[in-house]
Amino acid sequence: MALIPTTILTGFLGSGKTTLLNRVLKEAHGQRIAVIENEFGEENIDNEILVREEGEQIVQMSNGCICCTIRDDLRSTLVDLATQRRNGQLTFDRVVIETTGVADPGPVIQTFFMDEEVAENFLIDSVITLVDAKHAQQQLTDRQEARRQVGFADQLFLSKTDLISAEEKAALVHRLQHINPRAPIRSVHFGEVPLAEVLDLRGFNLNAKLEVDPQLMDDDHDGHGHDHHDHDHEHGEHCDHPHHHHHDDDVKSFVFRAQRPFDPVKLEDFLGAIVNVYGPRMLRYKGVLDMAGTDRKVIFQGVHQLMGSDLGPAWRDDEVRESKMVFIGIDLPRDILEQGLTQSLVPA
Ligand SMILES: Nc1nc2c(ncn2[C@@H]2O[C@H](COP(=O)(O)OP(=O)(O)OP(=O)(O)O)[C@@H](O)[C@H]2O)c(=O)[nH]1
Repeated sequence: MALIPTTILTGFLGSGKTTLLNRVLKEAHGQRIAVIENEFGEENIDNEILVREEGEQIVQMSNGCICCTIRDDLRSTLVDLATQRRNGQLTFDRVVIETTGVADPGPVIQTFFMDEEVAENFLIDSVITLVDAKHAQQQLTDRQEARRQVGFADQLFLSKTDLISAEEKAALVHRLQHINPRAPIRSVHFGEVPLAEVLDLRGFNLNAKLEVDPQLMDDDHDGHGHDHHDHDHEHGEHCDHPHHHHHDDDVKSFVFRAQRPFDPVKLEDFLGAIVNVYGPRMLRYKGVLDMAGTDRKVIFQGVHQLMGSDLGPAWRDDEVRESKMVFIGIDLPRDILEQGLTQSLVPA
């Protein structure tokens, strides 16, 4: 059987991966796509945000941090998919993997080469990296994962260029080209991109990945004590070994739940104040909320100071109206957030 083409969709927290994927799923008529979703944190909100067309797509979840448990989780998810496809239990033509925003793509790529069963069934079509034009300069400076995501890309998509000036865009493109001279760069407004530029790119180039990380295919080595060759990449840092988990130290997530509806005015006041103070440390927050005054779910999300909400589907009669929010950030004041959110609920 022909190998199953697989697209790896990566990019830092809030860079527009789900937006792009939604667009692709809506547009990909006639193509059956199996989606593997991986989110950082305990709660999967993207599952609610992602469109699903009955019978056409399959969404596979694998919890936890893709970067730490990836080789095993991803391996078993892929092997499972291939087996079910072979048995005729599932039909799909391709796979898209959406990694968490803090994932290092290295171990994801490794899985396709180091594991025999995976290698016999799948091939990487391309690694697509979304870059949040508004926040990328800071992210690239602060976060090694962000630099590696750019370094490993076969194709770079810039989201949110509507929020920056032409000069800022030129400076960002220049920096991205310095980190990754190979990958074409294209602006993508809210995920709007022709399907042909997302799927079937056949753009994966292992040699290019090995230049970013010469140890990528070394199975046994633990990332410590080896020589680092500096290829004159930006700060030489994205040569770090993939098993280095920077985010483990400082990026944390927590979930807030409530079974009383939010008062929209109180919530907006509170969140407005909180992002003013803690915005720089709030890497990503999102949630599905029960809001007083509407029977529809409110999908709320933000990155640093930028926040927004949309009306989602109506709450079903048979489901519990529970709000859940995930906050991902550095040293977030959990007590203050929990207290403020609780005070933003309608009185009991
Ligand atoms: N202004 C603007 N906002 C965008 C654009 N693309 C995406 N967004 C918004 O950016 C936010 C994050 O987008 P997502 O697609 O959820 O990002 P993500 O990479 O899936 O986020 P995580 O999975 O949480 O890391 C959402 O509020 C989007 O509506 C764009 O081109 N311009």
